[in-house]
Amino acid sequence: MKAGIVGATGYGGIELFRILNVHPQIDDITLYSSSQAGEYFEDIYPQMQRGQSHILADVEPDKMKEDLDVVFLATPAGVSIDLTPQLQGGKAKVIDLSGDLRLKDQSLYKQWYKKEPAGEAVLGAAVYGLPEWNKENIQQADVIANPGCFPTAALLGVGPIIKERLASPSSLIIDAKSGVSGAGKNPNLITHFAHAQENFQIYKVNQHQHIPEIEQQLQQWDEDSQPVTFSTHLVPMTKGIMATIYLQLNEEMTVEKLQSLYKSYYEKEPFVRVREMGSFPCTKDVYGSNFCDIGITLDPRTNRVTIVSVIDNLMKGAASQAVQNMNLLFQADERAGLLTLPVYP
Ligand SMILES: NC(=O)C1=CN([C@@H]2O[C@H](COP(=O)(O)OP(=O)(O)OC[C@H]3O[C@@H](n4cnc5c(N)ncnc54)[C@H](OP(=O)(O)O)[C@@H]3O)[C@@H](O)[C@H]2O)C=CC1
Ligand SMILES: CC(=O)N[C@@H](CCC(=O)OP(=O)(O)O)C(=O)O
Repeated sequence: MKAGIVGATGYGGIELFRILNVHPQIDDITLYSSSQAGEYFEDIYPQMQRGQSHILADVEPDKMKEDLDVVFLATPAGVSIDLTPQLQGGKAKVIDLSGDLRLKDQSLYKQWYKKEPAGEAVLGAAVYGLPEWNKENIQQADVIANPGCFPTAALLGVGPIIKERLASPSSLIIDAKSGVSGAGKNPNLITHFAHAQENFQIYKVNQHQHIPEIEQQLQQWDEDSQPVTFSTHLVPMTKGIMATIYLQLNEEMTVEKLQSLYKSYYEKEPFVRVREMGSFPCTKDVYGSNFCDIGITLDPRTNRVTIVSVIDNLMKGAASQAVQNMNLLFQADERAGLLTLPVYP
């Protein structure tokens, strides 16, 4: 299969290249750049040298949609809105890593991303690519809206409880933390080393663009779902997300029952690992892998559940989840190219 990566010089693009390079179904990778076309990718990132070098190509949608089987868009918000419609109608399937195609309600995109939304046709074609919860739709799709990093961790963490209506959605609090690479390759005042190191900061309080994405999925699981409290913090580490989630149970329940609910929901999912009772994952447990690790407990004094969900933001939160979606789109083994264990320590 032939794959193309737009935004290959960015953090998500580099991860895609690293994974696709050793993917058993990928024979050819073309890398695209809007600012460095004509340069060698391996000159910019010598650590990515492996055999044949890659000249960065101009983005030419008419050619790409016929030449390629799959195009990954690892580009900033706003790019895919115009690019995806130009890539539709040919041979290539499109997997968009940005937030452009995730929100079905155009007014929500406008409100939270402060940009003009994608058109109805492309939004109608885009399938939300959270494989553990939407496999059948993904397999039929031509366009995938790859989930955001925080929503991936949060939704995999709360899914079983919300789906089973065991807790009041209005009690849901998601307290999330991310490494700095979540903000992409260009530093700003907050992500600059001098500010971020030895620091810990909350940001986008009640204004994070992933709030409507999380709420959209919760609404699908439970139409009575309410707005959620979702906070994000910047941690002085390179990669990793931890979502610590709190929920009030509707009725009394044992922790053993909760544990077995999670185990049974995810037992057939190759990339969600539910911890044994009393064990909680940390971000290094999934570093460089496509795993989401989940730990769960219940405080009998408050009847409140605590769920800890961790992912690598650039892997299960972006690039490797996009490849998992590609595997499903092409009816390949969902695990193809993704079986590496986490890098530790
Ligand atoms: N970082 C993360 O953990 C996650 C990121 N995402 C989303 O994935 C997308 C990529 O993120 P990330 O890789 O971190 O971002 P980066 O900023 O690291 O890279 C984005 C790349 O997009 C390219 N680009 C910029 N402008 C344009 C344009 N107008 N047209 C085409 N390409 C353009 C640039 O490459 P060039 O100049 O060579 O074209 C750049 O290298 C973003 O939408 C992000 O929000 C989603 C989940 C997690
Ligand atoms: C640390 C950090 O800044 N992380 C980014 C993650 C952005 C992202 O993943 O963007 P989209 O899902 O909207 O494409 C943030 O919180 O905005």
